[in-house]
Amino acid sequence: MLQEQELIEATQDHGFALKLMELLVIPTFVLDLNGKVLIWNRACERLTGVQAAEVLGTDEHWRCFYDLPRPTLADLVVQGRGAEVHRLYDQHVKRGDDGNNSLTAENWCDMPRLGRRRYIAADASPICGNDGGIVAVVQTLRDLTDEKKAQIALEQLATRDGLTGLANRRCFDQTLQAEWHRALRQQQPLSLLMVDVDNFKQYNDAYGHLGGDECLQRIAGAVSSEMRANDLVARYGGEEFAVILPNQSLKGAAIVAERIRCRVEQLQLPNLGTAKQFVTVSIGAATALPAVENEANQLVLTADTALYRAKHMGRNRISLTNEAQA
Ligand SMILES: Nc1nc2c(ncn2[C@@H]2O[C@H](COP(=O)(O)OP(=O)(O)OP(=O)(O)O)[C@@H](O)[C@H]2O)c(=O)[nH]1
Repeated sequence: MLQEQELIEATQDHGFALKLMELLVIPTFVLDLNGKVLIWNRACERLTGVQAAEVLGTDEHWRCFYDLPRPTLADLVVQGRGAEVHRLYDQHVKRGDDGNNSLTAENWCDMPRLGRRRYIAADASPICGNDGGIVAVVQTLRDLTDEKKAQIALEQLATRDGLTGLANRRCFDQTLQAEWHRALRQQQPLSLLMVDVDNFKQYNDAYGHLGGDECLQRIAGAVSSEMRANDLVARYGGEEFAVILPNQSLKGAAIVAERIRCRVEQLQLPNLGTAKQFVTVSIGAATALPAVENEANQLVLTADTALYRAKHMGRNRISLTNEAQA
Protein backbone atom coordinates (compact mmCIF):
# COMPACT_ATOMS: atom_id res chain seq x y z
CA MET A 1 0.00 0.00 0.00
CA LEU A 2 1.14 3.54 -0.65
CA GLN A 3 2.29 5.28 2.47
CA GLU A 4 0.31 8.50 3.03
CA GLN A 5 3.42 10.64 3.19
CA GLU A 6 4.77 9.17 -0.02
CA LEU A 7 1.46 9.83 -1.77
CA ILE A 8 1.51 13.44 -0.65
CA GLU A 9 5.08 13.81 -1.90
CA ALA A 10 4.17 12.17 -5.18
CA THR A 11 1.27 14.49 -5.89
CA GLN A 12 3.52 17.51 -5.30
CA ASP A 13 5.99 16.18 -7.82
CA HIS A 14 5.93 16.93 -11.57
CA GLY A 15 6.52 13.28 -12.32
CA PHE A 16 3.41 12.24 -10.43
CA ALA A 17 2.54 9.41 -12.79
CA LEU A 18 6.08 8.05 -12.77
CA LYS A 19 6.33 8.23 -9.01
CA LEU A 20 2.96 6.53 -8.67
CA MET A 21 4.09 3.73 -10.94
CA GLU A 22 7.17 3.19 -8.81
CA LEU A 23 5.05 2.85 -5.71
CA LEU A 24 2.39 0.60 -7.25
CA VAL A 25 1.92 -2.72 -5.48
CA ILE A 26 1.77 -4.40 -8.91
CA PRO A 27 5.22 -5.32 -10.25
CA THR A 28 5.76 -2.93 -13.16
CA PHE A 29 8.57 -1.85 -15.46
CA VAL A 30 8.67 0.60 -18.35
CA LEU A 31 10.89 0.51 -21.46
CA ASP A 32 11.73 3.44 -23.72
CA LEU A 33 11.65 3.06 -27.49
CA ASN A 34 15.26 1.83 -27.48
CA GLY A 35 14.23 -1.00 -25.18
CA LYS A 36 16.05 0.55 -22.20
CA VAL A 37 14.53 0.44 -18.72
CA LEU A 38 12.96 3.74 -17.64
CA ILE A 39 11.13 2.52 -14.54
CA TRP A 40 11.59 -0.59 -12.40
CA ASN A 41 9.24 -0.29 -9.47
CA ARG A 42 9.66 -1.61 -5.95
CA ALA A 43 7.20 -4.44 -6.44
CA CYS A 44 9.24 -5.49 -9.47
CA GLU A 45 12.36 -5.45 -7.29
CA ARG A 46 10.60 -7.73 -4.81
CA LEU A 47 9.34 -10.09 -7.53
CA THR A 48 12.69 -10.46 -9.31
CA GLY A 49 15.16 -9.84 -6.48
CA VAL A 50 16.86 -7.27 -8.73
CA GLN A 51 17.23 -3.66 -7.59
CA ALA A 52 16.21 -0.82 -9.90
CA ALA A 53 19.73 0.61 -9.81
CA GLU A 54 21.02 -2.55 -11.50
CA VAL A 55 18.78 -2.35 -14.56
CA LEU A 56 17.75 1.29 -15.04
CA GLY A 57 19.08 2.68 -18.34
CA THR A 58 20.08 -0.80 -19.60
CA ASP A 59 18.44 -3.33 -21.90
CA GLU A 60 19.51 -6.18 -19.63
CA HIS A 61 16.15 -6.58 -17.91
CA TRP A 62 15.58 -9.98 -19.59
CA ARG A 63 18.29 -11.34 -17.27
CA CYS A 64 15.97 -10.74 -14.32
CA PHE A 65 13.56 -13.31 -15.79
CA TYR A 66 15.53 -15.74 -17.94
CA ASP A 67 18.81 -17.67 -17.97
CA LEU A 68 19.17 -17.31 -21.74
CA PRO A 69 18.59 -14.18 -23.84
CA ARG A 70 15.02 -13.70 -25.03
CA PRO A 71 12.71 -10.71 -25.36
CA THR A 72 10.23 -9.83 -22.65
CA LEU A 73 6.67 -9.06 -23.64
CA ALA A 74 7.44 -5.33 -23.50
CA ASP A 75 10.37 -5.84 -25.90
CA LEU A 76 8.01 -7.47 -28.40
CA VAL A 77 5.73 -4.41 -28.25
CA VAL A 78 8.68 -1.97 -28.54
CA GLN A 79 10.07 -3.88 -31.52
CA GLY A 80 6.68 -4.40 -33.19
CA ARG A 81 7.16 -8.18 -32.94
CA GLY A 82 3.77 -8.97 -31.38
CA ALA A 83 3.16 -11.77 -33.88
CA GLU A 84 5.97 -13.76 -32.22
CA VAL A 85 4.15 -14.00 -28.91
CA HIS A 86 2.65 -17.38 -29.86
CA ARG A 87 6.09 -18.84 -30.54
CA LEU A 88 7.77 -17.44 -27.43
CA TYR A 89 5.14 -18.02 -24.76
CA ASP A 90 3.10 -20.95 -23.43
CA GLN A 91 -0.34 -21.62 -24.85
CA HIS A 92 -2.01 -19.19 -22.46
CA VAL A 93 -1.54 -16.34 -24.86
CA LYS A 94 -3.75 -13.78 -26.46
CA ARG A 95 -3.09 -10.60 -28.33
CA GLY A 96 -4.73 -7.47 -27.03
CA ASP A 97 -7.93 -6.89 -28.96
CA ASP A 98 -8.07 -3.17 -28.22
CA GLY A 99 -6.16 -2.37 -31.41
CA ASN A 100 -3.21 -0.76 -29.61
CA ASN A 101 -0.70 -3.61 -29.94
CA SER A 102 -0.87 -4.60 -26.31
CA LEU A 103 0.04 -8.20 -25.44
CA THR A 104 -0.99 -10.61 -22.69
CA ALA A 105 0.89 -13.83 -21.98
CA GLU A 106 1.89 -16.31 -19.28
CA ASN A 107 4.95 -18.50 -18.94
CA TRP A 108 7.45 -20.07 -16.57
CA CYS A 109 10.37 -17.72 -15.87
CA ASP A 110 13.77 -18.90 -14.57
CA MET A 111 14.11 -15.92 -12.16
CA PRO A 112 17.91 -16.39 -11.92
CA ARG A 113 18.38 -14.04 -8.95
CA LEU A 114 15.73 -15.84 -6.87
CA GLY A 115 17.03 -19.25 -7.88
CA ARG A 116 13.54 -20.70 -8.36
CA ARG A 117 11.14 -20.68 -11.28
CA ARG A 118 8.00 -18.60 -11.06
CA TYR A 119 4.94 -18.71 -13.32
CA ILE A 120 4.37 -15.13 -14.41
CA ALA A 121 1.41 -13.53 -16.16
CA ALA A 122 2.35 -10.35 -17.98
CA ASP A 123 0.59 -7.52 -19.78
CA ALA A 124 2.53 -5.13 -22.00
CA SER A 125 0.91 -1.96 -23.34
CA PRO A 126 2.21 1.01 -25.25
CA ILE A 127 2.09 4.46 -23.62
CA CYS A 128 1.11 7.00 -26.25
CA GLY A 129 2.01 10.70 -26.39
CA ASN A 130 -0.37 13.54 -27.22
CA ASP A 131 0.14 12.96 -30.93
CA GLY A 132 -0.90 9.30 -30.54
CA GLY A 133 2.61 7.96 -31.17
CA ILE A 134 4.15 5.39 -28.82
CA VAL A 135 6.61 6.94 -26.36
CA ALA A 136 7.21 3.97 -24.06
CA VAL A 137 5.89 0.52 -23.16
CA VAL A 138 4.69 -0.50 -19.71
CA GLN A 139 4.73 -4.12 -18.54
CA THR A 140 2.86 -5.30 -15.45
CA LEU A 141 3.44 -8.72 -13.92
CA ARG A 142 1.52 -11.12 -11.69
CA ASP A 143 3.09 -14.07 -9.92
CA LEU A 144 0.69 -16.98 -10.55
CA THR A 145 3.06 -19.74 -9.40
CA ASP A 146 0.83 -21.03 -6.59
CA GLU A 147 -2.25 -21.08 -8.81
CA LYS A 148 -0.34 -22.82 -11.59
CA LYS A 149 1.05 -25.46 -9.24
CA ALA A 150 -2.42 -26.10 -7.85
CA GLN A 151 -3.77 -26.45 -11.39
CA ILE A 152 -1.01 -28.90 -12.35
CA ALA A 153 -1.64 -30.94 -9.18
CA LEU A 154 -5.36 -31.09 -9.95
CA GLU A 155 -4.70 -32.14 -13.53
CA GLN A 156 -2.35 -34.85 -12.23
CA LEU A 157 -5.04 -36.08 -9.85
CA ALA A 158 -7.59 -36.17 -12.64
CA THR A 159 -5.45 -38.06 -15.13
CA ARG A 160 -2.97 -40.19 -13.12
CA ASP A 161 -3.34 -43.50 -11.35
CA GLY A 162 -2.39 -43.03 -7.71
CA LEU A 163 -0.53 -46.32 -7.27
CA THR A 164 1.60 -46.50 -10.42
CA GLY A 165 1.73 -42.87 -11.61
CA LEU A 166 0.60 -44.05 -15.05
CA ALA A 167 -2.29 -42.50 -16.95
CA ASN A 168 -5.57 -43.58 -15.36
CA ARG A 169 -8.55 -45.20 -17.07
CA ARG A 170 -10.22 -41.87 -17.74
CA CYS A 171 -7.11 -40.51 -19.43
CA PHE A 172 -6.83 -43.75 -21.43
CA ASP A 173 -10.43 -43.44 -22.68
CA GLN A 174 -9.92 -39.82 -23.74
CA THR A 175 -6.57 -40.49 -25.39
CA LEU A 176 -7.89 -43.52 -27.26
CA GLN A 177 -10.76 -41.44 -28.69
CA ALA A 178 -8.39 -38.63 -29.68
CA GLU A 179 -5.88 -41.00 -31.29
CA TRP A 180 -8.67 -42.87 -33.06
CA HIS A 181 -9.88 -39.66 -34.68
CA ARG A 182 -6.36 -38.60 -35.54
CA ALA A 183 -5.64 -41.97 -37.16
CA LEU A 184 -8.94 -41.68 -39.07
CA ARG A 185 -8.00 -38.22 -40.38
CA GLN A 186 -4.47 -39.22 -41.29
CA GLN A 187 -5.41 -42.71 -42.49
CA GLN A 188 -2.83 -44.33 -40.23
CA PRO A 189 -3.05 -47.60 -38.28
CA LEU A 190 -3.65 -47.52 -34.53
CA SER A 191 -2.46 -50.36 -32.32
CA LEU A 192 -3.42 -51.34 -28.81
CA LEU A 193 -1.88 -53.74 -26.30
CA MET A 194 -3.71 -55.13 -23.30
CA VAL A 195 -1.19 -56.35 -20.72
CA ASP A 196 -2.37 -58.53 -17.83
CA VAL A 197 -0.29 -59.89 -14.94
CA ASP A 198 -0.38 -63.68 -14.78
CA ASN A 199 -1.57 -65.47 -11.63
CA PHE A 200 -1.68 -62.25 -9.70
CA LYS A 201 -4.23 -63.54 -7.25
CA GLN A 202 -1.63 -66.11 -6.22
CA TYR A 203 0.98 -63.36 -5.88
CA ASN A 204 -1.31 -61.38 -3.59
CA ASP A 205 -2.07 -64.47 -1.55
CA ALA A 206 1.64 -65.21 -1.13
CA TYR A 207 3.06 -61.71 -0.61
CA GLY A 208 0.10 -59.76 0.71
CA HIS A 209 -1.74 -56.86 -0.84
CA LEU A 210 1.08 -54.39 -0.18
CA GLY A 211 3.55 -56.75 -1.83
CA GLY A 212 1.12 -56.94 -4.73
CA ASP A 213 0.99 -53.16 -4.97
CA GLU A 214 4.78 -52.97 -5.14
CA CYS A 215 4.79 -55.61 -7.85
CA LEU A 216 2.32 -53.56 -9.91
CA GLN A 217 4.59 -50.51 -9.55
CA ARG A 218 7.61 -52.49 -10.80
CA ILE A 219 5.63 -53.79 -13.77
CA ALA A 220 4.35 -50.28 -14.55
CA GLY A 221 7.98 -49.09 -14.67
CA ALA A 222 8.98 -51.98 -16.93
CA VAL A 223 6.12 -51.34 -19.39
CA SER A 224 6.80 -47.57 -19.44
CA SER A 225 10.46 -48.12 -20.20
CA GLU A 226 9.51 -49.54 -23.61
CA MET A 227 7.40 -46.56 -24.66
CA ARG A 228 8.16 -43.93 -27.32
CA ALA A 229 7.18 -40.29 -26.93
CA ASN A 230 3.74 -40.58 -28.60
CA ASP A 231 2.74 -43.87 -26.96
CA LEU A 232 0.52 -43.94 -23.90
CA VAL A 233 0.61 -46.54 -21.15
CA ALA A 234 -2.27 -46.57 -18.72
CA ARG A 235 -3.49 -48.63 -15.81
CA TYR A 236 -6.65 -50.03 -17.33
CA GLY A 237 -7.84 -51.48 -14.03
CA GLY A 238 -6.64 -53.88 -11.30
CA GLU A 239 -3.66 -55.80 -12.64
CA GLU A 240 -4.30 -54.87 -16.28
CA PHE A 241 -2.44 -52.23 -18.29
CA ALA A 242 -3.25 -50.80 -21.72
CA VAL A 243 -0.80 -49.37 -24.21
CA ILE A 244 -1.84 -47.12 -27.12
CA LEU A 245 0.60 -47.18 -30.03
CA PRO A 246 -0.28 -44.47 -32.60
CA ASN A 247 0.74 -45.07 -36.22
CA GLN A 248 1.95 -48.57 -35.42
CA SER A 249 1.31 -51.67 -37.57
CA LEU A 250 0.40 -55.04 -36.04
CA LYS A 251 3.95 -56.20 -36.77
CA GLY A 252 5.40 -53.21 -34.89
CA ALA A 253 2.93 -53.71 -32.04
CA ALA A 254 4.02 -57.36 -31.77
CA ILE A 255 7.65 -56.27 -31.41
CA VAL A 256 6.75 -53.81 -28.61
CA ALA A 257 4.57 -56.45 -26.91
CA GLU A 258 7.36 -59.02 -26.95
CA ARG A 259 9.83 -56.48 -25.56
CA ILE A 260 7.41 -55.71 -22.69
CA ARG A 261 6.89 -59.41 -21.99
CA CYS A 262 10.66 -59.99 -21.83
CA ARG A 263 11.26 -56.89 -19.72
CA VAL A 264 8.77 -58.06 -17.06
CA GLU A 265 10.21 -61.57 -17.09
CA GLN A 266 13.70 -60.12 -16.59
CA LEU A 267 12.53 -58.36 -13.43
CA GLN A 268 12.60 -61.87 -11.93
CA LEU A 269 10.01 -61.02 -9.31
CA PRO A 270 9.46 -64.39 -7.59
CA ASN A 271 5.95 -65.85 -7.82
CA LEU A 272 6.51 -69.27 -6.34
CA GLY A 273 4.07 -71.99 -7.22
CA THR A 274 3.53 -70.73 -10.77
CA ALA A 275 4.94 -72.55 -13.78
CA LYS A 276 7.61 -69.94 -14.44
CA GLN A 277 8.39 -69.22 -10.74
CA PHE A 278 8.56 -65.53 -11.70
CA VAL A 279 5.97 -62.84 -12.34
CA THR A 280 5.02 -62.79 -16.01
CA VAL A 281 2.49 -61.01 -18.20
CA SER A 282 0.24 -62.05 -21.05
CA ILE A 283 -0.38 -59.53 -23.82
CA GLY A 284 -3.09 -59.17 -26.44
CA ALA A 285 -2.29 -56.93 -29.40
CA ALA A 286 -4.70 -55.53 -31.98
CA THR A 287 -4.42 -53.05 -34.84
CA ALA A 288 -7.08 -51.15 -36.73
CA LEU A 289 -7.17 -48.76 -39.63
CA PRO A 290 -9.96 -46.53 -38.30
CA ALA A 291 -12.97 -45.97 -40.55
CA VAL A 292 -16.11 -43.92 -39.96
CA GLU A 293 -18.24 -47.06 -39.65
CA ASN A 294 -16.31 -48.59 -36.73
CA GLU A 295 -15.39 -47.38 -33.24
CA ALA A 296 -12.41 -47.28 -30.92
CA ASN A 297 -14.18 -49.60 -28.48
CA GLN A 298 -13.99 -52.36 -31.07
CA LEU A 299 -10.20 -52.13 -30.91
CA VAL A 300 -10.33 -52.65 -27.12
CA LEU A 301 -12.59 -55.68 -27.53
CA THR A 302 -10.30 -57.14 -30.16
CA ALA A 303 -7.17 -56.66 -28.04
CA ASP A 304 -9.02 -58.16 -25.06
CA THR A 305 -9.95 -61.21 -27.13
CA ALA A 306 -6.29 -61.63 -28.09
CA LEU A 307 -5.31 -61.34 -24.41
CA TYR A 308 -7.82 -64.00 -23.47
CA ARG A 309 -6.27 -66.27 -26.09
CA ALA A 310 -2.76 -65.62 -24.71
CA LYS A 311 -3.99 -66.66 -21.25
CA HIS A 312 -5.74 -69.69 -22.68
CA MET A 313 -2.58 -70.78 -24.50
CA GLY A 314 -0.61 -70.91 -21.25
CA ARG A 315 0.22 -67.30 -20.21
CA ASN A 316 3.58 -65.47 -20.46
CA ARG A 317 3.03 -64.92 -24.18
CA ILE A 318 1.68 -62.49 -26.68
CA SER A 319 -1.23 -63.03 -29.03
CA LEU A 320 -2.09 -60.92 -32.08
CA THR A 321 -5.35 -60.11 -33.79
CA ASN A 322 -5.86 -57.89 -36.75
CA GLU A 323 -9.18 -56.15 -36.23
CA ALA A 324 -10.29 -56.98 -39.73
CA GLN A 325 -10.05 -60.69 -38.91
CA ALA A 326 -11.77 -60.42 -35.54
N1 LIG B 1 -2.22 -55.78 -4.65
C1 LIG B 1 -3.16 -55.47 -5.51
N2 LIG B 1 -3.89 -56.43 -6.08
C2 LIG B 1 -4.82 -56.09 -6.98
C3 LIG B 1 -5.04 -54.76 -7.36
N3 LIG B 1 -6.03 -54.76 -8.29
C4 LIG B 1 -6.42 -56.03 -8.49
N4 LIG B 1 -5.68 -56.86 -7.71
C5 LIG B 1 -5.75 -58.32 -7.57
O1 LIG B 1 -5.43 -58.93 -8.78
C6 LIG B 1 -5.96 -60.27 -8.72
C7 LIG B 1 -6.47 -60.64 -10.07
O2 LIG B 1 -6.87 -61.99 -10.01
P1 LIG B 1 -7.55 -62.75 -11.21
O3 LIG B 1 -8.48 -61.84 -11.96
O4 LIG B 1 -8.14 -64.00 -10.66
O5 LIG B 1 -6.40 -63.04 -12.21
P2 LIG B 1 -5.01 -63.78 -12.01
O6 LIG B 1 -4.86 -64.43 -10.69
O7 LIG B 1 -3.94 -62.77 -12.36
O8 LIG B 1 -5.07 -64.88 -13.10
P3 LIG B 1 -4.84 -64.76 -14.66
O9 LIG B 1 -5.10 -63.34 -15.07
O10 LIG B 1 -5.82 -65.70 -15.28
O11 LIG B 1 -3.44 -65.14 -14.94
C8 LIG B 1 -7.03 -60.26 -7.65
O12 LIG B 1 -6.58 -61.03 -6.55
C9 LIG B 1 -7.15 -58.81 -7.25
O13 LIG B 1 -7.44 -58.65 -5.87
C10 LIG B 1 -4.26 -53.74 -6.72
O14 LIG B 1 -4.39 -52.56 -6.99
N5 LIG B 1 -3.31 -54.14 -5.83
